[in-house]
Amino acid sequence: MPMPAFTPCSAPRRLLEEGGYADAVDLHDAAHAAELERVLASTRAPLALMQAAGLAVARLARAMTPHARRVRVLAGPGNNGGDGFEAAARLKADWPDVHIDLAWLGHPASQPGDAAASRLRAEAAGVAITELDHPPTGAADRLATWCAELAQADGDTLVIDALLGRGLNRPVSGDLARLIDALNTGAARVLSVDLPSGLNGDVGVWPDGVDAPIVRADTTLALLSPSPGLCTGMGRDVVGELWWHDLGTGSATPHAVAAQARLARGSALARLLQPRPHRQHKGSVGDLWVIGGDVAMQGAAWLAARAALECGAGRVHVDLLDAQGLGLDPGQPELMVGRCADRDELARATVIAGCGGGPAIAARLPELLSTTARLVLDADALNAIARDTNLQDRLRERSARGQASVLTPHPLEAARLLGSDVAAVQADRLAAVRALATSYRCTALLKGSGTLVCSASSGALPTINGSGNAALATPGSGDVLAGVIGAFWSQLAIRPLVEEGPGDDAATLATRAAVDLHGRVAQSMSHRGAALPASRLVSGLGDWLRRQAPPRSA
Ligand SMILES: NC(=O)C1=CN([C@@H]2O[C@H](COP(=O)(O)OP(=O)(O)OC[C@H]3O[C@@H](n4cnc5c(N)ncnc54)[C@H](OP(=O)(O)O)[C@@H]3O)[C@@H](O)[C@H]2O)[C@@H](O)CC1
Ligand SMILES: [K+]
Repeated sequence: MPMPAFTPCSAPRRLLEEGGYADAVDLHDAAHAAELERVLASTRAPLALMQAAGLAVARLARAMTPHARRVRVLAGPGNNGGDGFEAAARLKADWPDVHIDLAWLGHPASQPGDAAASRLRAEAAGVAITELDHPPTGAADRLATWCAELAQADGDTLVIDALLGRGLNRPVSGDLARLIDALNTGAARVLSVDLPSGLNGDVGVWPDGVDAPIVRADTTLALLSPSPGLCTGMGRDVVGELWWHDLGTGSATPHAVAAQARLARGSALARLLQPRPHRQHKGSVGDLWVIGGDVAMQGAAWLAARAALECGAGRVHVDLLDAQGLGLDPGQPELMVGRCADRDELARATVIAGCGGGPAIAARLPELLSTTARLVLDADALNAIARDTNLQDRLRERSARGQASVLTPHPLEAARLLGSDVAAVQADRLAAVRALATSYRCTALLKGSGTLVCSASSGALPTINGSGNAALATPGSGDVLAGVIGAFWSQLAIRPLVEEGPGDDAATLATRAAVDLHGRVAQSMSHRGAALPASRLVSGLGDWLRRQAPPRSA
């Protein structure tokens, strides 16, 4: 497998920012980040990385709250705490007019060497350190005082959360839980170091599924390489503004440590937004069929078809499964309605199957799976496949014939396809999307906070979508997404873009771009994530696309 590139940065970068088009960023889980750290530390002076981390945290703290009167650092038992000691020492030296103190929840006997050295540096710099764990005498009172003060803190206080980072290995409880609860109760601004303490950075949920406290940060500064869990699962709800600093490792960072995921930041969408050729006509972007809309569920098919039309598909046809269905969408007369019975036409077209498909879609799947070159499987098509091993085999056989498939499940549909349950899927979304892509030999998308896209052909390295908000948590929004995927894929099939690397096959590129667009439009129409009816999202898509100038960097 080719090694993924590591994009360097010597100043912090804001991730998950609205708008803009940038390259994806590699994400490493705790085990691989530790490996990266080992490789880098072997070529550097002792403490160099921790000091760089402390400096980066201190600088962001000052930028975040230039008028703060008080900075309080919460340092934990390990190296995350070490970053906190370094930041405190740096702030004490550089920010003399601000009151800085630190509470340490750790024990000298078990503190790692780097962190212990940083603690001594903070002491030498004159940082007031309160030990909450050691010595035991009076520790409970000291903890109670800090908790009470944190719970009452106002916005003039900045708290640097350096309690736990990637070393979290069990749910938070006891004294740590009390500190985090107090912090979350108060009104202090919070800057989390590397991760909001209590969040499992590998998967973005609680460790062991136990509902334990997690710091709710205003800003999180990811260090060295961001964790996947910052961007999916619960991550998006606790990180606040997400920043990343590579600690100056830049181009020296070896490509020896493979990433576990990538955070998409617009490069796929940028490639779809290039100006359309002047000579374009409706036939030059292919035919698209939406097959779905069973009894009482026609709306889903219409939504997908309308979205496809708004996103530049050529001729859009709707094959309604409800025999009594309307022969026309009166709000969108451009759509053509009819039964697609011609195998050659199906083979040439891009087909979206399953939106509002009900039980009737199952009977259509054998032909679609054997005939179509480009097939987006959504909703009830996925449920039908999950129920039928024969359909599963037919789906797997497609890739050997050069027929590409995109699966678009939400977590429940994914669980059915994987023979598991929603809790298991959500407990490790990255593993679930990888399993879908590899098991069904397709491009798989897993909906939810931090939607994931993964392709069997790209070495099963998932990308996490950076755009979107809770406005998309409405009925029909998935049908709209299926329509956008189909429209982009149809255009790529006719006017292919040069493949630049793994994951650049047309199905995956179209899917990544579609998820990104879907999210950006929701953000532009509903800043706080207030619910957005899917039909309004459809018109927003076209409005957004027509307003865009071609992106400057792709
Ligand atoms: N070294 C370097 O050069 C660099 C390091 N960096 C920084 O290091 C961080 C990783 O450091 P780390 O591996 O020491 O892990 P960390 O998150 O501090 O926690 C480990 C400690 O927590 C404890 N513990 C775990 N779970 C717990 C729980 N639920 N409740 C209570 N305790 C719990 C665990 O205890 P134990 O399991 O042994 O009882 C252990 O003592 C990384 O996130 C980044 O900030 C970067 O700046 C880059 C340069
Ligand atoms: K932290």
